[in-house]
Amino acid sequence: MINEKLNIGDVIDVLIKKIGINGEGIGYYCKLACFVDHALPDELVEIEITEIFPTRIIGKIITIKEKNPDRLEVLYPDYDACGAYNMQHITYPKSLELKRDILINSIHHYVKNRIPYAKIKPMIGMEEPLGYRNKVSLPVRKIDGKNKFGLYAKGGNEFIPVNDTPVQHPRINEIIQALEVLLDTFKFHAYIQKDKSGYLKSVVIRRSHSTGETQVSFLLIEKFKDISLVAEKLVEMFPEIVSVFAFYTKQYKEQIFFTTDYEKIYGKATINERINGQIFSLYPESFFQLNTVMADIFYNKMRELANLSENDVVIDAYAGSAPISHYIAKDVKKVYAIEIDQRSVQSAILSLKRNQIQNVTVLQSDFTKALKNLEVDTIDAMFFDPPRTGLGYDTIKQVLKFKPKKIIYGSCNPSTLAKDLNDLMQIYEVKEIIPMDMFPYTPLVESISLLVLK
Ligand SMILES: C[S@@+](CC[C@H](N)C(=O)[O-])C[C@H]1O[C@@H](n2cnc3c(N)ncnc32)[C@H](O)[C@@H]1O
Repeated sequence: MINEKLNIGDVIDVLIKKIGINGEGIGYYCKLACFVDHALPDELVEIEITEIFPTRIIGKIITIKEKNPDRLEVLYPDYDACGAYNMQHITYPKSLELKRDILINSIHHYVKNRIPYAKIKPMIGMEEPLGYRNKVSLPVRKIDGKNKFGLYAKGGNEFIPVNDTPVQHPRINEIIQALEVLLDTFKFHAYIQKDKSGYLKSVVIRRSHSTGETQVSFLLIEKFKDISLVAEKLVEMFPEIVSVFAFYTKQYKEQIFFTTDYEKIYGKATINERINGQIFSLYPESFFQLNTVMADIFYNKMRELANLSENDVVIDAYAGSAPISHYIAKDVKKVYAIEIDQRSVQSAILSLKRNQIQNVTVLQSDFTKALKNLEVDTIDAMFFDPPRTGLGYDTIKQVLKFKPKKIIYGSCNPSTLAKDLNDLMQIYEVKEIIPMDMFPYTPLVESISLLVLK
């Protein structure tokens, strides 16, 4: 066993062959897989071994002996460390190629019946791939007597102050920076568990891409009236903030952002996002895609691939605020939008009403349970857009009972997509897979697969 001859701290040379699911480079040392953060395919890197497992080793780069021509200098190492912007070391066009490779590698790994690579289309990228994030969720810490927003380093507890990530909308960055100063001014500091002092755990800021309306949500350890003073001042500085909430928690350790104990402390309960000419009314907790520009492309592509007919009855599963239902409602007879989260369901119902859409029924339920209880004989098409965990076999078993003619599967995780496709391919043929860059400069890969009943 070659790994028995290796030790942590050893220095070896590795030629990087491909990219892994987290954007790391993967090469081989005497047939043993080596995972190296920030190494790119075709690079020869000298690495120090940091971890050894039975079938793989992990290493960190000491020197890059042969560079990939598309490598860029890392301008923001802090963001890189916390995964907020961790593909900044590659030119954007090359990152699109590599992210398609991540999808191909996952499919190659998990799908037994081959999907010809020609069916996996080139990745659709963004024209302006920075400043795309319409929402940020940041914990706050007191560092050297000052409040700092930030993120935790990948796989650890180290807190890295971050208040101007280039992938966030610039106006959100301005709000975060102003808030840090205001919190200091009002002596309203971050909760410190050690001495049980302070109040604030985190903040979530969501900004509508189309209207600019902005919503700020504070998560506090307990009710504290001074948060209204901070909010008042913030709204004065940023008039686009039209909705402010305070959420309360006693869960000191958990990384959460919302709870069921909350109050609205300023303005409206929802902000409006306009997409495809339709208004979505979003509560702080409602799900909405982080990248509004790409979301529009995503939903239009789903609709185009589905090629629906006016008598079709379809399911929009994992519906969130039901944008997919909105995009397809006019093409079909009936849509069932199924979503588990109460606030997203409220947003869906409110938005459908505002947009005068009447042929969509929203069901608040776990999707698998909803399928078991649904009293409908024929479903012509199903749209899936699950969380990163994918569908799983229990859900697929229920789907297979309905045998919809078409499945349009939006995925944000190539690994779970590949496992689900492998199961669905018992009775479905994969017609095409379109990757798209919903999260530029991160290794996350969004895609749409079209499956047709064999
Ligand atoms: C990736 S989001 C997609 C939402 C929507 N399609 C969109 O594009 O905005 C996944 C959604 O699935 C919901 N969800 C998670 N688990 C679920 C389940 N078991 N059944 C139904 N919905 C679920 C989440 O609350 C979330 O709104």
